[in-house]
Amino acid sequence: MKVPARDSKYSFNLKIFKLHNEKKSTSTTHASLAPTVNSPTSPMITTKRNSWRSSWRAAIGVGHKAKSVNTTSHNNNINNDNSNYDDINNDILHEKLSNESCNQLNLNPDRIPNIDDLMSMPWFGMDIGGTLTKLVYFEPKDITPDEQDREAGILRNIRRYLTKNSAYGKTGHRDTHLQMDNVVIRKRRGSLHFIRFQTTDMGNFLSLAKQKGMAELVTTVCATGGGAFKFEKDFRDQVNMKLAKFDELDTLIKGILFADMHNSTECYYYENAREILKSEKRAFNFSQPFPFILVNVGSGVSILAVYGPDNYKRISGTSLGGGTFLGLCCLLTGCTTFEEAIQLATKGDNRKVDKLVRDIYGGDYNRFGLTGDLVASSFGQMHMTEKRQSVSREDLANATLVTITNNIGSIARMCALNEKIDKVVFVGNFLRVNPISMKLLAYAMEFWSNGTMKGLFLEHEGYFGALGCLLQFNGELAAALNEGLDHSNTPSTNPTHTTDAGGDPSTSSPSLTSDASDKPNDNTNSSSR
Ligand SMILES: Nc1ncnc2c1ncn2[C@@H]1O[C@H](COP(=O)(O)OP(=O)(O)O)[C@@H](O)[C@H]1O
Ligand SMILES: CC(C)(COP(=O)(O)O)[C@@H](O)C(=O)NCCC(=O)O
Repeated sequence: MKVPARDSKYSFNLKIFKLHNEKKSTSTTHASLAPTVNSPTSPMITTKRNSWRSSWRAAIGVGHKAKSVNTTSHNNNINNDNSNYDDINNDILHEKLSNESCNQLNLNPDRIPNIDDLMSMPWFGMDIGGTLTKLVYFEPKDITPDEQDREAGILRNIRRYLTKNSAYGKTGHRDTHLQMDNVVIRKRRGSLHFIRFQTTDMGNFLSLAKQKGMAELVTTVCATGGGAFKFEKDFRDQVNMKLAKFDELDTLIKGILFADMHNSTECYYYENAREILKSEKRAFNFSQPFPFILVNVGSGVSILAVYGPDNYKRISGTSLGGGTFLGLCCLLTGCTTFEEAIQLATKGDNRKVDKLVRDIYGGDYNRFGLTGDLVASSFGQMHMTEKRQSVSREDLANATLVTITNNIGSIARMCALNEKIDKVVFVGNFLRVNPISMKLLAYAMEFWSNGTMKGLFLEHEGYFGALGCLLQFNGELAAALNEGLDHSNTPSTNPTHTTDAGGDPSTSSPSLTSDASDKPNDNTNSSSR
């Protein structure tokens, strides 16, 4: 994988970090997590702890993770481990495809799909989000001459169109630096391409798909995200495609686990997070991931507690997310793109916009460990005419970014505290080209927990839902085969199965954040597996 030195491209304005100094908080209001794995609140680490990886990997028919820095084909070392998968023949697959999965595929259960229907190329996973649509495309690299002869012209054209270009239409981009080579999925070796476009461009995407003859090739596309529901009719009417819909949080987790298995540097943290000037990106060994808090910062924010590959709950969320940052920034600065908003923010200073503790106290508020540099009130100076007149667009963008980021960090930390989990993984495209937020989040996790919590980040930021979706047919198979999966890490007080309490209006809070964490819902999630 070609990972860019994003910090150098978007040079990081350190001024904003003056709002917190290096001093350790003595605040009694910020309780810390029990730090050690031996703590009674921490799940036991057993020798079996990692057995989910081999079971899951084998069941979805993927190769071992290449423990190399780069996943490009020349130096990748993916082991084509098809041991279990080799034993799985079409008959078993048919047997495992229950009526339930047919419902998900929107297929008539009487007509069990043929294995060729499910696995025929091209393989796509699509996540149609509130702002961006993410498309992950598997390009087979092991095409035999015979297969090449038989490869339909349309399929070849699509492959070439997607892999030879890096820009499509008005808003389409292929993130070439994220490309994963030499990946084995369903016994096929190839590359994963990561493409995104604005969801508002869906009409153009459908026209293009029609123009490229997609409708003649792909009858069913695996899709997730709200748009899989919203645009289902458009896909059917305009390009004669069915959407096999999958839940976005299920696929998100599947995508994360898959990406981490295939890329040893997928997960990273910031070393010296508390000393922002020195904080540096470092690879984090995420091979024992569970449990972890997952914060998906897309248009809005979903927060999950993840206990196993098939065991999570949605514990909270907030509507103040990436969409809020972009929307407010456009309103306040007149910028028109996310990239522009981030560039403005990089040059601005939130302290000219926010009211700090020292603006109120004249210094620190020592009794509760609130240093003078801390933001007391976001945008708190903007009611004063002269202050409003002296701030720049850059300052406003920076203050907007800091406000949204700190709020997310604060909610995430409370969730981690509540669940007694010390790893907090942040994903979603809000973090794209956005080291300011990542460093702020890393700082916030570490500082406010007195070092007991860690903020973690993943290279493929916003693509995990689409990636998990691409794998999902196999995912169903994996779930069916993994009934005896080791869940020994799961604390007994937590639900054994997936739930999305936040999606249930009856459990949603009418306030800004909906927090259902105190009402664990132990509904068995059988709908998608
Ligand atoms: N090119 C972009 N265009 C618009 N928003 C972007 C872009 N890059 C990053 N973002 C940020 O990512 C957010 C969307 O994140 P994403 O994870 O794709 O969520 P969703 O699934 O809701 O679209 C936007 O609200 C914005 O903050
Ligand atoms: C509704 C969503 C799951 C949609 O996902 P998104 O497209 O934002 O990634 C998400 O925006 C969300 O969880 N919003 C916060 C809702 C709340 O808990 O207040």
